[in-house]
Amino acid sequence: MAEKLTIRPLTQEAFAPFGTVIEADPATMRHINGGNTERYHALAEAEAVGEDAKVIINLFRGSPRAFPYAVGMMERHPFGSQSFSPIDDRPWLVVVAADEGGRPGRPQVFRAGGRQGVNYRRNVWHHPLMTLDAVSDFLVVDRLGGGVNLEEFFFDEPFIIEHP
Ligand SMILES: NC(=O)N[C@@H](O)C(=O)O
Ligand code: NI
Repeated sequence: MAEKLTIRPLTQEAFAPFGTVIEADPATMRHINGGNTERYHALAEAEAVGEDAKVIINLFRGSPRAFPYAVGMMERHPFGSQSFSPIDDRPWLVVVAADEGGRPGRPQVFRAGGRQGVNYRRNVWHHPLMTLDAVSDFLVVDRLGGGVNLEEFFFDEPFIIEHP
């Protein structure tokens, strides 16, 4: 019987083992441009290692996932971090897992608000983008370079997210 996954709110503390939440944290804010602009400073660090590594900026246009959803696989990027920041101000799901001897453990599901992004640290297991309700755009910062920067793992038995 496929195990059901529960959904928790996305918080900096809960997500800390996997990376950082990208959001307007008042503790990071400084006024710039003569006070016209609030800079939320250094919310996350992009990592890019290995041959010819560089950090790139992308746009991902994700189609909404259908539920119940079977989490059958996870992936990770050994040579770089990967961040997702929603552009359309819609909630979305973040699915991550701890590494257990080179394979992902039980997935953990977080519900992100429309103004919350995440930065997956290099080599952190995560599920590919999971948008909700409508086609949604995300600004994605990740790594381009040599080598294979994608490792996938497929579960023998999927985990189920019943509804978002
Ligand atoms: N493959 C790709 O660029 N996207 C995935 O890495 C993802 O996390 O969505
Ligand atoms: Ni990825």
